[in-house]
Amino acid sequence: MEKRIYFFDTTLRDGEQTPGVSFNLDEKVEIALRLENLGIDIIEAGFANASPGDAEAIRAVAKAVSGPMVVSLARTNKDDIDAVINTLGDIDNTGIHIFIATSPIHRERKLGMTKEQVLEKAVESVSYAAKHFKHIEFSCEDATRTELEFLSKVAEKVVEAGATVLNFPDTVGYTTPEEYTKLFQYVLENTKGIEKVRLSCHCHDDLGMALSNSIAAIQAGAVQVEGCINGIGERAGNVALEEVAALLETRKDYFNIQTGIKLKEIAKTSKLISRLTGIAIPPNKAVIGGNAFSHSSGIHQDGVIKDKATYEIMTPESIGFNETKLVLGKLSGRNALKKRYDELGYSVNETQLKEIFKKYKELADRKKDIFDEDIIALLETQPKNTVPSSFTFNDFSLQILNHNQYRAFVNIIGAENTDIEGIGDGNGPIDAIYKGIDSALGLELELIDYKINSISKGKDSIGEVFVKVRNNDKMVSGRAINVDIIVASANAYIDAINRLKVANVKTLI
Ligand SMILES: CC(=O)SCCNC(=O)CCNC(=O)[C@H](O)C(C)(C)COP(=O)(O)OP(=O)(O)OC[C@H]1O[C@@H](n2cnc3c(N)ncnc32)[C@H](O)[C@@H]1OP(=O)(O)O
Ligand SMILES: CC(C)C(=O)C(=O)O
Repeated sequence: MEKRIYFFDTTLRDGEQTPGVSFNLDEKVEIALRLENLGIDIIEAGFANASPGDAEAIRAVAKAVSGPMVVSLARTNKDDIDAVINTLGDIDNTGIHIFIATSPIHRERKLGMTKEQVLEKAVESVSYAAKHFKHIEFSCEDATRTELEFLSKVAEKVVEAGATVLNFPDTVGYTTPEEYTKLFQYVLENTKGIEKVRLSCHCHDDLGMALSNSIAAIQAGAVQVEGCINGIGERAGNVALEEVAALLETRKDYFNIQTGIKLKEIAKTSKLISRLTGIAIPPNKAVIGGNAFSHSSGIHQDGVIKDKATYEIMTPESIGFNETKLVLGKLSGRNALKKRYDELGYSVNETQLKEIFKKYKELADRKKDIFDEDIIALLETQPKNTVPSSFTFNDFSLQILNHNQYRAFVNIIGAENTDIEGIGDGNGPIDAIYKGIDSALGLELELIDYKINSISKGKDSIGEVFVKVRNNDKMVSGRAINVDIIVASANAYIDAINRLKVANVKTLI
């Protein structure tokens, strides 16, 4: 039979323990409403006794949402519990989450308590809270470093006292799936009354094990999973709830587990948390990262073009993202390039594609990001759009003579592959190169206009150079693109010369 798992979101409590993160009342309400849309079952809205402002925000959250239950955290002391009673006691569908650490290190070094004192505090506080709340979650903080026998004893006594949910947190992200499984199995087998309560897991990600450990707990008997959106939380954070939800849905064939989560709401929720915390989502983050549905290598892109399922185990749309992205780069292949041209509305035939693809690879070797403008520029400088070239700019070197004075050595390939050399001195590199080209070809052209644009974005953007030159009474334009603006400038000049030749063949040959 399909098992139902409850999602307990602590973005507003443990998530707020992320260094540098603090939510105000309006932000907590905005997040809570989003969590409600996501289908979260229980929202831990804060720690009522932490500050009057937090108590006010928790109350506002409880009043704002109607679906999820809202709880507040409390230590095992009367002040903390009273703060929760005052904050939530008169609002329906609310509860309390009480905790005390049970492990030897925490008992001895932090609390300065014996096992008996910890047990007494736990029972006393749950009994007191039970007079005010029907829903009482009790957490044995640092459960995974606690003696199993003692853990089971605390669990049994708090259930007797009125706890309705028992949580065994891996507070410091220390456990392993096998150990965590054994913990759940042990308490299930050795704790009287445990069948009456809901078991919960709460995993931190100090060793990157939060997801594996949460899943192990679910398989071992936990029916509630606690975590935060985007995996925020104290230190390395909590398990990312969107990962748990996406995993259980994507591998329903394996887990056969049902949740109330609407996966389509994940993208929106994750973006909101990122915006309000100021914590950017790493591009390679599972499920929500910018690259989670991007494909960059030719073989993968080809597979995805043919059938997305070759490289996508869930669709971007199912998580609330727009679409699969094929990112053009150095490792892309012809099929992805052709698809992008199709999407941009350019029809490119096989011969053109073959020619453009060579240039594309050369460009991609020199440039990190390839933008649409880049590939459009590659297409638009194809031979069909330009004059047949007689001269090709081949190579150059530059010498700095002194301040602002340059000498250019240029090499041009002429008809029948002849090498033509020229030297020019100028006030800048381009002036020198243009004079070098003039000297190589025996010309003295007048440069009427020179313009340079950046075709796309970034420091390594392609430069697009336009020139206008005059030879006697003939005026022509030239254009060229290149990531190296000196090369683009030289090619634009040569392009103009080639057009001049078309216009006035005799004068130039
Ligand atoms: C595992 C977790 O994530 S637990 C949640 C952690 N979250 C937070 O701490 C955020 C909110 N906390 C706060 O605003 C403050 O720490 C407060 C208001 C709760 C307490 O502040 P203070 O009274 O100044 O105490 P302080 O934080 O310095 O120390 C914590 C005290 O609580 C005690 N304590 C810790 N856990 C518990 C517990 N579960 N039950 C009872 N006492 C506890 C500590 O032993 C320490 O007691 P001491 O002052 O006698 O040494
Ligand atoms: C209060 C408990 C559940 C906690 O946050 C932890 O142990 O990490």
